[in-house]
Amino acid sequence: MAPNHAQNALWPAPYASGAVDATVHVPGSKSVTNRALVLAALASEPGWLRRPLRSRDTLLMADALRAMGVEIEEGVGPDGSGEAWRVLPTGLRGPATVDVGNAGTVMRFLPPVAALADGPIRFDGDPRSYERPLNGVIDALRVLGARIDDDGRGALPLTVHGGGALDGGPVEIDASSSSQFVSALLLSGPRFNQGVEVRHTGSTLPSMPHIRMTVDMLRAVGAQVDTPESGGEPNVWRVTPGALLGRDLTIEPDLSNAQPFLAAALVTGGKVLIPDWPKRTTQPGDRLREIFTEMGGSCELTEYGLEFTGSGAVHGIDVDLGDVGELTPGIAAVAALADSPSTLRGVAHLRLHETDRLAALTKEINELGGDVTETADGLHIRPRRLHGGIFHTYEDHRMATAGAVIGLAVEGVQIENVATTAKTLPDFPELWAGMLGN
Ligand SMILES: O=C(O)C1=C[C@@H](OP(=O)(O)O)[C@@H](O)[C@H](O)C1
Ligand SMILES: C=C(OP(=O)(O)O)C(=O)O
Repeated sequence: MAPNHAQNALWPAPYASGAVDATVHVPGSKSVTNRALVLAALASEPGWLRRPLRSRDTLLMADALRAMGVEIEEGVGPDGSGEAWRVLPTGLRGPATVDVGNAGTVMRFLPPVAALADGPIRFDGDPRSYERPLNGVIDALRVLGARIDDDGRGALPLTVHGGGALDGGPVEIDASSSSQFVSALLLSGPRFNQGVEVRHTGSTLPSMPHIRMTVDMLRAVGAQVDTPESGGEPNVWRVTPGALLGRDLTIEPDLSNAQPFLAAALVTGGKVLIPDWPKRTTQPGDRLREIFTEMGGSCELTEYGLEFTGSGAVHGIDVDLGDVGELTPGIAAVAALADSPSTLRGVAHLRLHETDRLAALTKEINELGGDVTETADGLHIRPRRLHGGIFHTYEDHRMATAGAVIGLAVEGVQIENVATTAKTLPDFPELWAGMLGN
């Protein structure tokens, strides 16, 4: 695909001349919004999502569900306050075409939903979506009774020939390349005739907090889920068949998208307040309180939200990020500005994210004068004095925000295609300028 103008555009990353001191209202969580949309679409009664994230990934999810017959009305909430989506589930039907863009949640969570629809549902997406792993979902759905036409690679593009219902039952998958395989099968599991029992057989399983998010949200709409943590077998999740309730759910701020703003406080020795930081959450971004504290900051969770303060010093870290892989680009950016080396481990699967994130971070930080090497499952980062230059982003929202963090401390960094942040955070440049008081 020939790059368009926006993809070539360069955004001069603002340099911070002093410590930041700001309150940043971070929009809703991508992962919670897209799970809430799927569960509301599968429910037996209408539901509400308040403060949903409106970004490329969540609008693609909403449009895909609409294409399958679900009504999603955008407007104000049930009590007249705040932005909300009302979801009216209907009989799912094809023929329909779903554009997954490059959204892992859309390409993995929706084929099981399509298997429940009456009629064929065609899935297509960005060129990168053809390369991202999907075989775990496709193979499992076939075992559970679905008919799927693909080109034999176990990847997009494909057509799910929905039969209006799916047998379900036990299935083994290797989800070492993406936790979203497990989440996808569990989310639709209550609607399969026999429910579903997912047994993960691979050696590692990334992003466990995201699987917990799936389980918690299923239970919140009335599903019965047995997990390894609730006394079940290791690596086995079981969902009982049953109707799902329509809920009135307020979406938490996206804590992974809070990362660049917290990082700004850390690298400038400043202070950032993120209102509405949840007291209890399954979002992986909550680990930032611990990780960025170890890297030199301090934080306090109050009734107003999370107040994060940088000390002026930034330290390296040796950390396994397997559970919280989506935080890696932002941590790598901070590590490149630290006073000691870092080792980031447990994230080999990032090579198949929006882009090969390990290669992209290595190349882009090194082109600004850094010293990063890839390991089998992560990165070694030895901080060096960096200089300005172009930071390429490979249509990866988290590469763009990582480059912006480096730009706060290094003059003359230009971010290619900052508009790619629209995948999960469309207003990033405005929020960043607002944080800096511009
Ligand atoms: O289920 C989810 O909402 C997600 C799970 C994770 O995927 P992987 O397990 O594929 O890394 C994460 O990286 C992604 O950003 C969102
Ligand atoms: C890996 C990510 O996204 P996706 O949901 O497309 O997998 C991410 O947001 O960092």
